[in-house]
Amino acid sequence: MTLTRYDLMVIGAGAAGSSAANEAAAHGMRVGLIERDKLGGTYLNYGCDPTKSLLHIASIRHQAQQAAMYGIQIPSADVDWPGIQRYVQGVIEQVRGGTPIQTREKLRQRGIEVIEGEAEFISEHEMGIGGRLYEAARIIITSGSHTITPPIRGLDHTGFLTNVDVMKLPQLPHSLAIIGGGPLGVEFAQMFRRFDVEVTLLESKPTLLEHEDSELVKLLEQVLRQEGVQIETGVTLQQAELTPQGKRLRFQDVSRRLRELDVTDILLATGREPNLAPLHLEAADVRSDNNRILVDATLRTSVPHIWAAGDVIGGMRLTHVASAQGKAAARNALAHHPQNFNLQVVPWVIFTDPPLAHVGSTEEQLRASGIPYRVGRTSFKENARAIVNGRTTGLIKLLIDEQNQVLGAHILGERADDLITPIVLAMRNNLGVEQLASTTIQYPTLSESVRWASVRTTPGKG
Ligand SMILES: Cc1cc2nc3c(=O)[nH]c(=O)nc-3n(C[C@H](O)[C@H](O)[C@H](O)COP(=O)(O)OP(=O)(O)OC[C@H]3O[C@@H](n4cnc5c(N)ncnc54)[C@H](O)[C@@H]3O)c2cc1C
Ligand SMILES: NC(=O)c1ccc[n+]([C@@H]2O[C@H](COP(=O)([O-])OP(=O)(O)OC[C@H]3O[C@@H](n4cnc5c(N)ncnc54)[C@H](O)[C@@H]3O)[C@@H](O)[C@H]2O)c1
Repeated sequence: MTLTRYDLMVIGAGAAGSSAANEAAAHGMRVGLIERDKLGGTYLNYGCDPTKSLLHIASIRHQAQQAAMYGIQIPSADVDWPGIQRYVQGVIEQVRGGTPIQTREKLRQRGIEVIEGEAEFISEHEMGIGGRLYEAARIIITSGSHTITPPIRGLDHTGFLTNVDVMKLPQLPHSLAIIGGGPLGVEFAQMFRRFDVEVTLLESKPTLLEHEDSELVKLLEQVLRQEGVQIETGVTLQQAELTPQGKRLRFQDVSRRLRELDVTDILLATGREPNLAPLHLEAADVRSDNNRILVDATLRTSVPHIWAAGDVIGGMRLTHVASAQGKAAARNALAHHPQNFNLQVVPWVIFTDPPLAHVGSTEEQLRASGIPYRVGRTSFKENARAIVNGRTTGLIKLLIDEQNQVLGAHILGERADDLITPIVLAMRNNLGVEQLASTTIQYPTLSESVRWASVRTTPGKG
């Protein structure tokens, strides 16, 4: 077998792997980037960009259906699923083309060689890929994650969809059971409902989106219910079976009643687990548990020259976190003195309409830790621009400590995904709420709400 040598090899070309490879190449390393599927991994092909495109299209349709309230008559706003899919694929290709690190040719120009195939460790420094042998001085594992299949009797037999299947669905299902009420389940529920699919969202915990501010989750839940999403929390799924028309789920509901749900299809949004199986980590002595590859604070695995980053190490499974970790892992792999990876202020967004954005602690977390706080809050009903736009659903909550620093911010409302940014900046740079409150903001904009929330504060519920 011929042997090809690299200074550094990266396993997986998603957000973490692309940014690791790019960083190492920028330091003059000869880099091999291994990918078994598509460059760009989950976020580009099956995650962020396609789902946000679908949600955007769904919101255009929703606005068209609401247009009469603005005095505009749109008689029909029919869904053309193949047309929608073409748009989404167009977005993926445009983002791929616009990103410097997601085409083979652009990567080659940067000194990164793409190796197509599935990597498997042969030893601590060697990997087999498609019958060829490769050796690297340093290795970074960025193999990402996939959907967890929950242990529900019969589910293997009935079959189910995941986020990957949604991107190539030949037609919309008539009805859909979505299992899992985390970010993915909630986003898909609204999107499919807005394309006329009968959606039931089934969550085992007592609430949807358990990591979010509970007051805002209740508001968002109301929006989803008003749009016709059936929501069942506190359920225990027991069995899945095939019926002549489709699929049947048997579950115990929150009041322990046994129920049946007949649907055309089932979509899993039950969380993610790391892609470990084909890597054969034992051959390199890389330690892992069920949920992640184990790394220290510098992202080094149990083997000194092997590092890991992104979804495969667990924690916050987000694209911006994966990219930052990939870059840090590459820097540390090349450094004499690796630095701890430290992301102190990480915002995230549930991209529903309206979106729900979050940074820092929730009230529940502050109360549990006994940290005193004040709450600055304002409703979008008080904001002139939200009224102009006819989109007043939502609330901003700022959680502030005794030194006037922001401990957390939670926004449900139009453009919450962007409105959170100045607060992230304030938190990252230790700006107090006085600075937010004393800044003159252009009228009429949604941003004024952030200033209002920083002006009017009341003590938090201790
Ligand atoms: C539906 C959905 C929507 C999401 N929306 C958002 C969002 O809006 N915002 C956000 O921040 N995050 C979002 N996420 C999360 C985000 O997509 C992930 O956190 C991010 O893509 C993780 O990047 P990664 O590089 O760690 O892994 P991945 O992107 O999964 O990349 C890993 C790559 O490794 C390859 N691979 C695996 N094993 C091997 C092997 N043995 N050999 C060769 N190649 C291998 C895989 O094919 C894959 O391409 C979403 C996720 C999903 C599923
Ligand atoms: N907008 C975003 O940033 C965004 C969007 C989608 C996904 N993501 C990321 O992708 C990852 C996956 O998202 P997710 O929502 O799938 O995972 P998650 O782990 O956040 O949520 C999964 C949900 O499924 C529920 N669940 C699991 N098994 C169940 C069962 N048998 N019956 C009923 N409910 C069950 C869990 O209780 C949980 O609430 C997350 O880490 C998330 O950060 C991010």
